[in-house]
Amino acid sequence: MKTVEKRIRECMIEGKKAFIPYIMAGDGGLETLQDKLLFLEECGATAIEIGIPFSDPVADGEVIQHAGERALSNGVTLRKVLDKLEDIKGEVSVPLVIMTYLNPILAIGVTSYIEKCQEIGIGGLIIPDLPLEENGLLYDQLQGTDIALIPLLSLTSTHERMADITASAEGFVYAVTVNGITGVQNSFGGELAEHLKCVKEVSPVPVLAGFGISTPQQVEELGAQADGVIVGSAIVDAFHRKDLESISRLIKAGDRKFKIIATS
Ligand SMILES: O=P(O)(O)OC[C@@H](O)[C@@H](O)c1c[nH]c2ccccc12
Repeated sequence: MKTVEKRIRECMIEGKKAFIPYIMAGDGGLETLQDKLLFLEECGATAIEIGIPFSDPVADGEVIQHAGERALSNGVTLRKVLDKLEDIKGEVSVPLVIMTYLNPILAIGVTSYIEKCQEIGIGGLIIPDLPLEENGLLYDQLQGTDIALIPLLSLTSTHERMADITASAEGFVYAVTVNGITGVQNSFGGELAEHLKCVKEVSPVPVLAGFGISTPQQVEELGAQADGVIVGSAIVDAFHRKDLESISRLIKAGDRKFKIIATS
């Protein structure tokens, strides 16, 4: 079992929900990356998703797009983020997951990307524009490493597709909670609870819900329906506003233990 999955399962055993915050690497300057990672680790993040800025971020909503533009205007690239992570790898102990579109990986070359991730000790990869049918591009080379290839699963996936995607999933399954792009959401569709229940039933790895989760209440609500949550826009926005208090509050909302109801 890869480390990311192990960490999530440790949370589950303690009766807690996993919480994975997303940050945009290089927003506010790459020199802030280490402090952000250490802060999130201290708040109790189970793992941290690090986004790489990209010029055509098709799944990103406004908040993340703007963060990406700020990072790009700081000259941040995938290679620079990897070099930075290499420098600070001894400082952070929470597993790191890199989320990037495929193009920057192809520009570096799949093999050297994976080698570099291994040197850094990266725990997982999320590649939103890599369909299941193409994941052989990385999947075989990742076997025997501690890097999990984490798939996204959309709300519209058929049962059959759900089974195929979860069967080869590593680390966890990223269950996307909305039909749309990242960003704050006021409420979720009525079919979501049933969908997450189905995914959990078929998935051999933990299921984390992400997209549109931005308040402690939503962390609890969605956390109750999955094994944990991923929060992006709300964290990116709070870092931008330097509102560390609300980040800590969000992460701690995932900490709530199940109430054990005694049955007679
Ligand atoms: O921002 P939200 O709605 O909280 O969603 C998480 C999301 O930002 C993060 O996981 C992410 C950012 N960009 C993505 C692209 C695809 C999938 C996931 C992502």
